[in-house]
Amino acid sequence: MALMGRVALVTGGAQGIGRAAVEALMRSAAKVSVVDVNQDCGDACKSELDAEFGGGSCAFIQCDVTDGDALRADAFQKTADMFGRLDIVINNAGINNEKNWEKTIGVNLTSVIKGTYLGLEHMSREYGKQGGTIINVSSMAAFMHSPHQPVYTATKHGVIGFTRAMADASVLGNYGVRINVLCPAFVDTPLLHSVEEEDNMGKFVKFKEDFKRTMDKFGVLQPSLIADGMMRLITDAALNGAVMKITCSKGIHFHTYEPMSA
Ligand SMILES: NC(=O)C1=CN([C@@H]2O[C@H](COP(=O)(O)OP(=O)(O)OC[C@H]3O[C@@H](n4cnc5c(N)ncnc54)[C@H](O)[C@@H]3O)[C@@H](O)[C@H]2O)C=CC1
Ligand SMILES: CCCCC/C=C\C=C\C(=O)C/C=C\C/C=C\CCCC(=O)O
Repeated sequence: MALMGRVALVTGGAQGIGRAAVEALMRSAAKVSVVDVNQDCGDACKSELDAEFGGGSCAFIQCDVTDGDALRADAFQKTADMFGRLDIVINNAGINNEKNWEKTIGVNLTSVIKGTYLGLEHMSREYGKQGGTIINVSSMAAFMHSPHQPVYTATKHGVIGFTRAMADASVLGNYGVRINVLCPAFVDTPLLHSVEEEDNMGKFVKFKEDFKRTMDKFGVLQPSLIADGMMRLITDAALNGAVMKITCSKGIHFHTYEPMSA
């Protein structure tokens, strides 16, 4: 489905899964704002995308998603001003840091909540806007409770709970915004190499051989498949509150929940 004239904002879009999503969106003719804390990586990403797709279809905005004021003014407002609207938000930026675990909560959970609320300010009918769609990136870690990454796991559980609650709020409030969550298994990106580093893993670094065995057991996905899943969440108008899982064994599929009984 062509997204001609649509505008997307992708946090953590300069590399890895976010970068693959940016490319998929641009191939579908969307205009994309790449929001990332890494200036060098963002500059390189913008040059490469301009060379491939021509100038004017993407912008790089250097922004730390944990800085709420910058996220509002430099990322969301500038994107809307530059491209005239906002239709798609992908809250993807994430880190793996068990040593500085409070930062992990800040990036992986608090900033996803802020990004969702800002997305609603720019897209929800509540604010007189035209509607849109939000994808929040969680992880299969939310289903594994892996001993190597307790705080990372907690943030990814939180992203699922928040997203499902907000998806229901969107229906109740007639926001016109679909809100879904994506849970990839291991993906071949720089983040995956962080498990080798004591600076990232803290005391859990001693489990790194066990982690590698887990990776060998479940396999490693390519970012392009995760971008395919995102495009499905963006284009399938029936999906709201969906929890999409992507694994080597089952590919793209959905988590199902038992209905609540009284
Ligand atoms: N790689 C994997 O195996 C999996 C990753 N995920 C999730 O996917 C998302 C993307 O991860 P990857 O692409 O693998 O990571 P990555 O490390 O390759 O890319 C993350 C991007 O986010 C940016 N970023 C980090 N902190 C930021 C901040 N404070 N403000 C703005 N940008 C920031 C980085 O500069 C980088 O460009 C994360 O939420 C991660 O938890 C989920 C499941 C598996
Ligand atoms: C286990 C330590 C990981 C350290 C952090 C690095 C990367 C994070 C990756 C993820 O978010 C994914 C984590 C776990 C889920 C992986 C695979 C589950 C596959 C289940 C299945 O195939 O059925």
